[in-house]
Amino acid sequence: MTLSVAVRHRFGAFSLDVAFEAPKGVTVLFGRSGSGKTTLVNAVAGLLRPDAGRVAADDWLLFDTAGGQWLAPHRRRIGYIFQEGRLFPHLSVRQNLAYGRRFAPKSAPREDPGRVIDMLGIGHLLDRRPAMLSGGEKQRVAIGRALLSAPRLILADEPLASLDDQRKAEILPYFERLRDELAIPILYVTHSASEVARLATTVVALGHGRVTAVGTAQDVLGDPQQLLGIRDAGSLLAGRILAHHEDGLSELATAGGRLFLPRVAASVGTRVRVRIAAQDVILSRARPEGLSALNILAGRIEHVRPGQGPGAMVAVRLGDETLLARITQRSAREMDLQPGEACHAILKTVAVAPEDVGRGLPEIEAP
Ligand SMILES: Nc1ncnc2c1ncn2[C@@H]1O[C@H](COP(=O)(O)OP(=O)(O)OP(=O)(O)O)[C@@H](O)[C@H]1O
Repeated sequence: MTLSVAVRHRFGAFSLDVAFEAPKGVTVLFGRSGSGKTTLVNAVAGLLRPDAGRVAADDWLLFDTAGGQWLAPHRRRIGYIFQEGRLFPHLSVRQNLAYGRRFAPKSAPREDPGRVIDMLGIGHLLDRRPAMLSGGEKQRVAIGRALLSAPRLILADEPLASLDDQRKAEILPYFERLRDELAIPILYVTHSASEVARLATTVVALGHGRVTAVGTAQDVLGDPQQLLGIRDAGSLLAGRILAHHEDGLSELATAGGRLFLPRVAASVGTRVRVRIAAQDVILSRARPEGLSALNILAGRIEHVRPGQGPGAMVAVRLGDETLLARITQRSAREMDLQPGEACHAILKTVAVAPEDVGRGLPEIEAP
């Protein structure tokens, strides 16, 4: 099922005018503060009546201003996951989960509560009230409540923004599972590049109320124009876990060769995608020797793009993938980097954090 979204709305000097399609999987709405993400989400949810627009999927119409159709918010069959969980404080986890079913029609396909509880690992929390849960546990219950409401769409509005890094790392795998196992679209709002890298099937980048880019996570994270800061620029490499070694390293096969990373929490054979920040990559024309870095990937220069400051972004082709390296324009000149020429990309193992390694997208083949 693909959701078609078209919304126009004006608040004084700010105007929102966007249109895009959200297929099955996670469509990340990515943009800086004030770009219009919440306004858009509120229109889809029915909390805001936009000046004009239409949101629909197949035979399911949420609203169509031209046709005068407007479905009340509680009849939209949307599962919400908000920043702060928003569980009912006076209800137990079990009752919060059951609440989700209340507005679903009897005929709606029902997720098995036992399966959802198992998947989210919340079976031992069922009799607790929300006040007795950690932030990460609350978010897992909120995901469960959304799933059990038999939704046709999931709206996640910065669901990790109030969690610390450890809790974020705890929740991200659950969103990966939703992405890969649900047949419905998920609209996921964030301004975090690492959540884009981990979760996005598609990214809709927003700026000043307009769509500035639509593409894969790789496309958007590789385009400094779309990012909140140049430090977010990077690339995603598909890999497969070959071995876990006794010294705490995991070994992966990638298009550019073997990659050693700090222990990846997934079994041998698992397909993963690894985010590599462009600023962590060093380039060398010759294959370096006697270097502490374990990862030396062989490739060819695709292009060199000077930035606005002293930096340049170099794209290195590794098999059918592209790795970005951010170096200075001075180095690019001195190395005389030209498209088509062989070069080596060097990456410190410890530069890749656990949250940079996620489950591979089902449709992308790992080497
Ligand atoms: N009810 C309102 N009345 C007037 N202006 C509003 C209203 N709601 C939002 N705006 C304005 O619309 C613009 C977009 O706001 P919106 O909250 O959609 O952005 P956002 O991308 O979600 O930002 P953030 O990441 O900070 O939540 C902003 O300039 C904001 O000031």
